[in-house]
Amino acid sequence: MTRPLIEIEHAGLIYQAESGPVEALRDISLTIHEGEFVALLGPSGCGKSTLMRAIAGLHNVTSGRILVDGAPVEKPIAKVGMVFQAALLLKWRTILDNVLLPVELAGGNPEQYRERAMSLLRMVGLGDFAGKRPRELSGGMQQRASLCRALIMDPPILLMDEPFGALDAMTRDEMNIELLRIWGESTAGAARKTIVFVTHSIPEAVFLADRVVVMSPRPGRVASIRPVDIPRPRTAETRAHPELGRMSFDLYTELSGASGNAQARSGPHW
Ligand SMILES: Nc1ncnc2c1ncn2[C@@H]1O[C@H](COP(=O)(O)OP(=O)(O)OP(=O)(O)O)[C@@H](O)[C@H]1O
Repeated sequence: MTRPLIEIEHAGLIYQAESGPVEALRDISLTIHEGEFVALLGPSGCGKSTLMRAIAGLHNVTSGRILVDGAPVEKPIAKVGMVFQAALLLKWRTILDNVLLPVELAGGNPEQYRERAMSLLRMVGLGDFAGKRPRELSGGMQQRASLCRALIMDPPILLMDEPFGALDAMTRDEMNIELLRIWGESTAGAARKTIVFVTHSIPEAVFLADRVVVMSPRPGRVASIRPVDIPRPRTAETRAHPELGRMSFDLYTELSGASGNAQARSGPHW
C-alpha cells in the first residue's frame, strides 16, 4: 500500500446557520492513500460535499483534523483540483482560456501552460474546440473541459463532486471510462492521482472506485467502507462483471435500510 495522502481524524463540522447550528459531519475517520480512487456514497444532505470542501480547506472542521500530505488543512490548499456537477465555465471566455483560469488565479503565467492546456484538451477529445465558447459545446464536452481545468496545475488530488450527475446515461458511462483512462495515464512519470468522487449512483461508485465509503444520514459519519474487488483496467465490458451487480445490490440494500425508505428518491440509486 502506498503512503497515506489524506488523513481524516475524528473530523466533525458544525455550520453556524441563521436558524442555529447544523451538525453536518460527526467523528469521521478515514485514510486515503496516494493513488487511490475512493467513492463517497450517502443519502442527500449527509455531508458529502461538506467533507470534500473540508478536505480542500474551503471549510474548517470544528473538531478533529484533516491532514493532506502530513500537513493540517487550515486554509484552501493548492494540492487539489475540483470538479463540480455543473461545469461552471465562464461563458465569455474560450474553452482554452477557461482551462487556463486556475493558472491566472494562482498568479502564474498562462502562456507557460498553454501547451499543457492544449494537450489536456486533446486528451479528452476537445483539441478542435479550444477557441470555442462554452455555449458551443454539449454538456459532456463542457464537463470534459472542466476536468482539464482541474488538471491544469497537475494537482496530486482530484475532488469530484457528482461531476457527471447532470449528464445523460450514455455520456456518463463514457465519461467514467474516460476518467479511468486519464487517471491511469497520470501514472506516467509521476504518482497516480488520488481521486475522491462523490456520486448518487451506486453502480458508478462501484465501477470507478478502489473503495466505496458509505456515509450515514446527517450528521454524516462513516457507515461502512467496502473495497471493490473488480480487476483493472475497467472497460465497457466491466459493466457485465458479476461483482458489479452483486456489490451494487449489497450497497443498495445498506443504503435503503439506512434511509429507511427503499424508494427514497433523493438518495443513491441504480
Ligand atoms: N453553508 C451552510 N450553512 C448551513 N448548513 C449547511 C451549509 N452547507 C450545507 N449545510 C447543511 O449541511 C448538511 C450537509 O450538506 P452537504 O451539501 O454537505 O450534503 P450532501 O451529502 O453533499 O448533499 P447532496 O447529496 O444533496 O448534495 C445539510 O443538512 C445542509 O443543509
